[in-house]
Amino acid sequence: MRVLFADSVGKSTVTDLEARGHTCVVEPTLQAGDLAARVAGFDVLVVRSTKVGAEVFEGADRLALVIRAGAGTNTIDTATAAARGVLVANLPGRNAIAVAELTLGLLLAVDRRIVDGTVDLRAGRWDKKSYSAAQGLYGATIGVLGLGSIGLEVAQRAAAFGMHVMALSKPGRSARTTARLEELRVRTVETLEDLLPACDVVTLHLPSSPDTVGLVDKDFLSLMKPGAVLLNTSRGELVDEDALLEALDEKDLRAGLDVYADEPGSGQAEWTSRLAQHPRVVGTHHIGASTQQAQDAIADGVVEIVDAFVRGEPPHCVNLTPSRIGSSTLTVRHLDRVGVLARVLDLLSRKGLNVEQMQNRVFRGGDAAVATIDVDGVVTDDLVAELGASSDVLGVSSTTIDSA
Ligand SMILES: NC(=O)c1ccc[n+]([C@@H]2O[C@H](COP(=O)([O-])OP(=O)(O)OC[C@H]3O[C@@H](n4cnc5c(N)ncnc54)[C@H](O)[C@@H]3O)[C@@H](O)[C@H]2O)c1
Ligand SMILES: O=C(O)[C@H](O)COP(=O)(O)O
Repeated sequence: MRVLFADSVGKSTVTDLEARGHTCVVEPTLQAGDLAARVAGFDVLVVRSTKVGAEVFEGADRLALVIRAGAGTNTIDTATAAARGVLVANLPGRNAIAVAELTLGLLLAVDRRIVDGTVDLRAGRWDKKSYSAAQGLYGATIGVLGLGSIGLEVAQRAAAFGMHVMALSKPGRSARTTARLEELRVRTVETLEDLLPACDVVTLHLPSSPDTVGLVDKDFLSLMKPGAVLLNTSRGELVDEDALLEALDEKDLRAGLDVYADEPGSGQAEWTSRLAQHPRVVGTHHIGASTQQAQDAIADGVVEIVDAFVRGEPPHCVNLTPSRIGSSTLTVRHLDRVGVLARVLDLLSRKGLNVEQMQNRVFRGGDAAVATIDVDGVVTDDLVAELGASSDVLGVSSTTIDSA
């Protein structure tokens, strides 16, 4: 396969892919605007934060997979990719520890004014007096919004500092996450109105989505305690930056930011931002994921996705429908013989059930197989019995798909 890298990823990725016979073209200086003209002839495109707009998919002749060598896929037009049948996969969790480390670093830097102090020292000024006014983190309360890979790592590190961790309750959390929250003594509350006034620090670990863009607005900030700290290492567009500028001045809020709404899309650029220049802000250059450890993990992940894609099972695809769709999943265990599935599908068709998606896996030894078939329509006990009556069918079960 031909793989185009439009951002720099660990060298081992290219070495490993070339060792498998793939052709890699590495052009980390490609700009978003050049991608559409460059992507022809490539099967796979690998990007970090370079934007992949609709025009890229419209110009592509054989592009089948875009790999986001990181977590957030908001920079990729996943809907157009889906309409064109191009898979978009990311690498969730691989850079979570790196981002959590930076988040705590920003918090310490804000609390102790480490950056201002360093600037003064470099300028030959000793000022123990001015820099001795930190509050300290022990016993303070931190509200973590978004308890995914990064949020949980942040909660763990904050708890290790002796902070009380709060979060919003959310239905459908996995048993594993729930157990982890109990272990870390995370106190959950129902609403932002309950959470924000109780927190000395609020940290954002949500993806950019229609639900989260502009979440931190005037109302949100007005609920925060005067003098509290806002940390954002997720995405700039979650914050209404004008409202934050006002709150920094009027409520003495402080902020630690790694991301900005209008940050440059390239690695180096002339860029000024009132927010990044504000004296109550400690800022970094969207470097949350940029540790060697995280990038090594991402490099391995890119190779794993290409390997899985070659096998026909790419993981972490963000623009496929959820794993189960329709009203019911039928599981049909059957002998691996010609015509068995055709008879099953024929019966479903005669009963007016639309097959949404299906998969057939063969058991070791090759004698039997199991088909999982998501259907839309009413699966009756009679249908299950009729499917199971065939001598080639070993067993049939049906489960309702929960669409909540
Ligand atoms: N600064 C950086 O370099 C950097 C690096 C990695 C990720 N990020 C950003 O951080 C985000 C989070 O990364 P992650 O790896 O933790 O992702 P994740 O998918 O593991 O976690 C996101 C969490 O947010 C929750 N969530 C989503 N929408 C929500 C909503 N409307 N209300 C409440 N909860 C909601 C999800 O259920 C999930 O638990 C990414 O989407 C990306 O934008 C930034
Ligand atoms: O979503 C991510 O993984 C981060 O924002 C990292 O972006 P980067 O790969 O451009 O550093």
